[in-house]
Amino acid sequence: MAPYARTLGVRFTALSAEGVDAELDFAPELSTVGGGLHGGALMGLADVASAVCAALNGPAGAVPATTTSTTHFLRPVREGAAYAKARVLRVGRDTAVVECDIEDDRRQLCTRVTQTVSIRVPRD
Ligand SMILES: CC(C)(COP(=O)(O)OP(=O)(O)OC[C@H]1O[C@@H](n2cnc3c(N)ncnc32)[C@H](O)[C@@H]1OP(=O)(O)O)[C@@H](O)C(=O)NCCC(=O)NCCSC(=O)Cc1ccccc1
Repeated sequence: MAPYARTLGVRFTALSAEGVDAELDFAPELSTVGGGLHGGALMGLADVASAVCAALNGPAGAVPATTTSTTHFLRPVREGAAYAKARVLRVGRDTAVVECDIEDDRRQLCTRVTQTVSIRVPRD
C-alpha cells in the first residue's frame, strides 16, 4: 500500500482486476468548513483505489502513476464512511482509464472521479 494511503486511513475491501473497493472513515480532522469530508481526502481515496485497480490490469510489476483526474463532487460525505468503487473503463499498453464512484452510508452517490493512470514497469 502507498504510504499516503496508510496515512489517510484507507482500507481495501475488495482487490481484483475487475474492481477495487476501498473505504475511508469520516473524521473531523479530514473535514472542511461545511462539515463534509475535504475534497482532497475524497480525491485521495479515489486515487488510491483507481491506481491499484489500474496496476492490477497492467503488466506484472507495473507501477501506477496518475496523469489526469476529473472529479465531480455531487453531495457531501458528512458521517460514517466514504465507500469507493474503482472500475477500469479501458486498458491500453501504457495507460488505463479508471472510473471511481464514492458513496456514503446511505449508498448515495457523492463523488465520481475519472482518472488516466500510467501503468509502466519501472526501468530498474
Ligand atoms: C451544494 C452542492 C455543491 C450543489 O448542490 P446542487 O447541485 O444545487 O444539488 P442539491 O441542491 O440537490 O443538493 C445536493 C446535496 O448537496 C447537499 N447540499 C445542498 N445544499 C446544501 C446546503 N445549503 N447546505 C448543506 N448541504 C447542502 C445536500 O447533501 C444535498 O442532498 P439532499 O438534498 O440532502 O439529498 C452539492 O453538489 C454538494 O454539496 N456537493 C458536494 C461538495 C463537496 O462536498 N465538496 C468537497 C468539499 S469542498 C473542498 O474540499 C475543496 C477541495 C476540492 C478538491 C481538492 C481540494 C479542496
